[in-house]
Amino acid sequence: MMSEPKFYPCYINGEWIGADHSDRIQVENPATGEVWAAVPNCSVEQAQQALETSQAAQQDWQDLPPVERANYIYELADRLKAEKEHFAKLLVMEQGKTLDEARFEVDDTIRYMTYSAEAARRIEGQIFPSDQPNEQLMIYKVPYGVTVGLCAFNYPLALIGRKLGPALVTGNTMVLKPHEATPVTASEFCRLVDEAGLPKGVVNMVIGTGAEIGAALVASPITKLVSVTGSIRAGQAICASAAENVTALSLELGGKAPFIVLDDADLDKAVEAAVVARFANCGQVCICNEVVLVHEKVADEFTEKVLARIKGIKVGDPMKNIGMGPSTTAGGLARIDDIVKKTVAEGATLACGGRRPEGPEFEKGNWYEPTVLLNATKDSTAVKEEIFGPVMPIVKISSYEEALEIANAREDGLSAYLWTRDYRKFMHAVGHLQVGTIFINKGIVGYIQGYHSGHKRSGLGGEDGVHGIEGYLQKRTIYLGCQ
Ligand SMILES: NC(=O)C1=CN([C@@H]2O[C@H](COP(=O)(O)OP(=O)(O)OC[C@H]3O[C@@H](n4cnc5c(N)ncnc54)[C@H](O)[C@@H]3O)[C@@H](O)[C@H]2O)C=CC1
Ligand SMILES: O=C(O)[C@@H](O)[C@@H]1OC[C@H](O)[C@H]1O
Repeated sequence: MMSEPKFYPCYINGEWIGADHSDRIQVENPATGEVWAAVPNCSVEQAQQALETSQAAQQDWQDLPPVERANYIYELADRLKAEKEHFAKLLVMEQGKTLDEARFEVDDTIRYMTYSAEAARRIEGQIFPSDQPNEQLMIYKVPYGVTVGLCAFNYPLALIGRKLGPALVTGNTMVLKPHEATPVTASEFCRLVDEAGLPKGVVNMVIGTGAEIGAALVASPITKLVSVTGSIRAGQAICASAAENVTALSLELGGKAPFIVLDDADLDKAVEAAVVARFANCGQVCICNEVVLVHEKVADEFTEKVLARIKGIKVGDPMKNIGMGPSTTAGGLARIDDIVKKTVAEGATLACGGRRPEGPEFEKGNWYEPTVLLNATKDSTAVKEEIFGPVMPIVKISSYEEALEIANAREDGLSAYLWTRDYRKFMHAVGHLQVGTIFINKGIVGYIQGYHSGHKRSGLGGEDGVHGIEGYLQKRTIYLGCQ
């Protein structure tokens, strides 16, 4: 017998909202298809209320010394640490990543919060000499005010930490909107906000679709900065809507990272990195290896090794940490399957996967086998479109220059991988590969002190590190005369 889905509320002005809502969003477990949780489908009025509350709380929050704001953030991080296992399990249930991946996500969230809190004593302005005697010219850094954080489904908790930590330490308040498919950890995170005693209204959280609630948050004149992690399509709609009030934007959008392997690469290391960077989180990381561009001289050996390595990837219950979990949404899975079918129809060969795994445990839920497509070309659907799933198209190239041309022909430019021992080629890439992040002879792991940003259609602004913190501050110039 199925149990009643557990209800998780929204959070506005320190109050729990939505228990009386008949309009609810059902949350499915991607591994089983079971509806296990429900959340309120907020109204536009509630989104507006969250913004007004955020606005009312903002100046007092800004007026606190940054170290006092940081203390709240440390407290939140400590509480998250104490409940790491609880949050990790919720992530598995709502998003489908394995328990170990979920534990890593909780740690990542703690890192984002702690790093932000540490920045409290480094919010620095500048003093310049004046052109007149007895005057000062000072540039202060001030918060934007009310900010909105719109999160993607692939890292429901880490993306909250990545946005909220920097927003709060710099004196902004924030209205969060998780993805409607993965809203549970956001609700539980707000429980921590409540227990940590943050002033009412500093953090608010509403749930609803992007088209309705996300759009209302973006369009409001109260909102002074929107930070969104999501698709290019959503980013474009948000840009258009933000134009009316000239709202500041930080857009972390989709990409299609090429994984370039040249003929002098350390093949074993490149294979391992290529596989991890494709199948981690079931292929749902924005900086995932979306297409392998491998030199024809080493392509067969590389492919053989990749296929052998993939045979070792087990698919199964993410809570049991068996191996790869399911895709988060049924819609995402249908899209992945469609891309594979189109690519095969265009002439590529399926070397493995391309279907739902067999067995009773895979009959429900969003399962897909690890898939490799050979003989793909630069014009294949799987090479052109972002897959965001466990599918690796492999394209043979004849030179570094050809790989560069394929990569740079794209309209997006989030990240890329380059495997070569030739320093002239990787130094060339630094100046010519049109993406925000290049991993050279390295796998998918980035660090918080770096900067995560997309070039071209992959985004505006960015997150992490000193530049990420800076993104939540605007400048105010003061001319101090002594008349
Ligand atoms: N560059 C980066 O840091 C990352 C980018 N992504 C990208 O995100 C995509 C997958 O994530 P999804 O959750 O499916 O993205 P999505 O674009 O569907 O949604 C992202 C968030 O924006 C909201 N939203 C959507 N349309 C909106 C609109 N018109 N106005 C206001 N809000 C709106 C959604 O409700 C959600 O909260 C992929 O393309 C992936 O590459 C994912 C993770 C990181
Ligand atoms: O943006 C991504 O998908 C990654 O940068 C991912 O997002 C939050 C996690 O901490 C990162 O690994």
